[in-house]
Amino acid sequence: MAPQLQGYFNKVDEMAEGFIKRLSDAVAIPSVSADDAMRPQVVKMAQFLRGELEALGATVEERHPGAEPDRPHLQIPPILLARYGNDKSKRTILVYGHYDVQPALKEDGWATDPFVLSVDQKSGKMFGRGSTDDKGPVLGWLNAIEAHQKAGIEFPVNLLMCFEGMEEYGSEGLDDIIHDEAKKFFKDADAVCISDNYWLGAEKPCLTYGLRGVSYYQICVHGPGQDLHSGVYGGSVSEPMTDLVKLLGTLVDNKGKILVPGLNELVKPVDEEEKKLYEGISFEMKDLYDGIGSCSSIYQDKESTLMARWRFPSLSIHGIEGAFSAPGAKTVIPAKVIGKFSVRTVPNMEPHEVDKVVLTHLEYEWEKIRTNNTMEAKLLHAGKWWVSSPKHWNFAAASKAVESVFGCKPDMTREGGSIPVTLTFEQATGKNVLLLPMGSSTDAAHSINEKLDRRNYIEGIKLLGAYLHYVAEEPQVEQ
Ligand SMILES: C[C@H](N)C(=O)N[C@@H](Cc1c[nH]cn1)C(=O)O
Ligand SMILES: [Zn+2]
Ligand SMILES: [Zn+2]
Repeated sequence: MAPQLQGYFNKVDEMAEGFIKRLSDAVAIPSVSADDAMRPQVVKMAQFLRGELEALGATVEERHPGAEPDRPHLQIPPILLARYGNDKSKRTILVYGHYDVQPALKEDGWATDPFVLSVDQKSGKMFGRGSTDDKGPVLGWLNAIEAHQKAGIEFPVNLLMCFEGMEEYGSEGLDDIIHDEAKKFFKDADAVCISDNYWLGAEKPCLTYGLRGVSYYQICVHGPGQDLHSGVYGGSVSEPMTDLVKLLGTLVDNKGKILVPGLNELVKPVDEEEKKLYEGISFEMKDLYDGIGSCSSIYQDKESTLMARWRFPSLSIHGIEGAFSAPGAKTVIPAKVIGKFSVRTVPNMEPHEVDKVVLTHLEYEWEKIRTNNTMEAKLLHAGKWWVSSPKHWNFAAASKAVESVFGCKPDMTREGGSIPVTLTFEQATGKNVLLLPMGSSTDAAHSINEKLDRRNYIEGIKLLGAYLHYVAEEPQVEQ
């Protein structure tokens, strides 16, 4: 290992408490993009990030895509475009991350306040919304810059950064900006790196070369002009909730089998060679059980589990807006309910074909219900799946970085989640995109008690910095 890398690692260890304080300041800003009322906090988070970047000597520009199409009363929060270094003799790496987070309420079952970073000194677990998704990794890039400065080690590349505040709400506005900036702000980029997913287990790092896409829908069912007393009106009116539950029940069975005709036919068939690939991946069912906090898996073997997560589509029902959900026994008939579900998509599912079969199915099943209520189904947002080749110097550099920080070769993984802009970056810049996760499978991203382990954060900062050093050394040939 180059001596300067060891100097960098030592400095990261020395500065660890300061880096945790920076994460704690970021988690304290509840930048929930899905919540209208929280929009000023999302903007505050952008300002926080901009301030930190400028204090490190980066130049920062903002892009303002305007109003949200679905919620025109809300302005899309600023997309931050930053540059650190402008040395023509160095490689330029473009990194992306998001500063918005999923919603979180203490009442959802969090053990601690979701917007206070709560560090358990014994286990090293750092609980807080956004700790792993994606504030920890975003700050990882800033921390890497600062540790180089404090160690007096030259930064090995020029770094371009693109940080958005709408990823958890479909990355509204970002695709157009990426295409607009491909030949402008991003023009020097030699490769792209995104740190916004998770290791397959809790011990071994991975590099990720594929993602599922996502098509997210809502079904609105309404009838009565207002909520009704179920004792007075129950049995004499068509109830929207009953219709909605019936319709949602036609989508998927409890073994994960998608019941929408035509959807599974859009999936690229798996060949024998591909099947073998899954046998070689170091993953145990225990990794899954640790991640979900129970043994309630549909499959009992590793291959079927990984294929269900990465290689096949899934359909999940997320919630019902307008449903009675508080404690107690309110005897209400909700007048209007909105069901939310999404389909995780895989090669070769085209989003418009998915929409066609899903919306046709809903109309067909609705007719069969024969009700007096009204139903409207629509797509809320869609992002396409992405699969690339890990045979590129970008991946080779990241693999060396994993070896130097963790002393092992990384797993090569795909990911069941979605980062729709990954494909946009690849297509708009024409450059290789690498996913280099910081967090582990046990981090409970999107769930209650989301956390990032201190080890993953601090070693992750070393990993991001080491990756940039190896990127600078990799030969120019594109493989
Ligand atoms: C993998 C990434 N960290 C993530 O959580 N992505 C989200 C993207 C999304 C799509 N609709 C709303 N958010 C995900 O996979 O759910
Ligand atoms: Zn994320
Ligand atoms: Zn997320």
